[in-house]
Amino acid sequence: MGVTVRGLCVEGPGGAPLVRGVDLRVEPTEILGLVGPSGAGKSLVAAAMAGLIPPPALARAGRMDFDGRTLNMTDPRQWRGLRGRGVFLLMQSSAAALDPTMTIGRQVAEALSANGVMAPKQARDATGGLLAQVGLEPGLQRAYPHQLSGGMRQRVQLAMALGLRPRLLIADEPTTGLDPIMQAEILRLLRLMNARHGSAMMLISHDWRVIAAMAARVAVMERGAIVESGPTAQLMASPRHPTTRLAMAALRELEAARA
Ligand SMILES: Nc1ncnc2c1ncn2[C@@H]1O[C@H](COP(=O)(O)OP(=O)(O)OP(=O)(O)O)[C@@H](O)[C@H]1O
Repeated sequence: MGVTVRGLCVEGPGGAPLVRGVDLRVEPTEILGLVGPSGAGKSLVAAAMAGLIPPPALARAGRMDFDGRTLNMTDPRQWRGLRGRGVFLLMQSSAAALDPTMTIGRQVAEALSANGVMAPKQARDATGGLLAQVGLEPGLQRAYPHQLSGGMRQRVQLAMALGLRPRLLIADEPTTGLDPIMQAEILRLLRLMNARHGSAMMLISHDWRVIAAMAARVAVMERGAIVESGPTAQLMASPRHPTTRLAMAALRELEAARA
């Protein structure tokens, strides 16, 4: 199965081109890395693949083959019923992903029951276990999102994803702004979801070290387009595009400074 995106174009206000004809494929059980400088359009590609582009930007063209269907990316209504168990977007801003008016426990339980994974009572009973799997105390079920740190909110989103077992998980900068221990923990959970649940995954990061550790294949974006893609090790060893070359030089400098 997996997912194929063809000809995705996203525009901003006044028709400004933000994503220009992106094609990509994520194989059923792989982790594809999507990397590139800030503002390249990575988050917009992620959002478009979940039918969740935030206005005023909107998709002008694009098709996505997923789950035996071809979705027209200009029509977000086509994602109805697919979000959650089909496509799960682990958002960069974990604050925006959670409802501020609902307790954590209720949100996780409702995500499971609304998606038909479990009956409401069963979902309530399962919530503590899912939170424990992501290292959160069961008592946090009664907390509201604003009472949690950014890392904890990321883990709440992951607990939902663990329960839903989406066929495609898109993780948009899941470790940005987290301390190194939390970063490693989140990456471990993502690997587990990919390996144990067989979720195809697209992992967005501007950190090549994260991409190298997680993704066998990578696509590099710049100014709204994919400029280079291929096996991560190969691409890092012999980058062709100037952007990738610059990124590799910066990475080597960083590593030399550390040594
Ligand atoms: N909802 C939106 N409406 C209008 N313009 C947007 C919207 N979201 C992003 N943009 C613009 O589109 C461009 C690409 O943004 P995007 O957030 O996709 O980049 P990115 O590669 O994910 O960057 P970062 O690594 O900083 O998150 C930027 O110039 C941004 O200002």
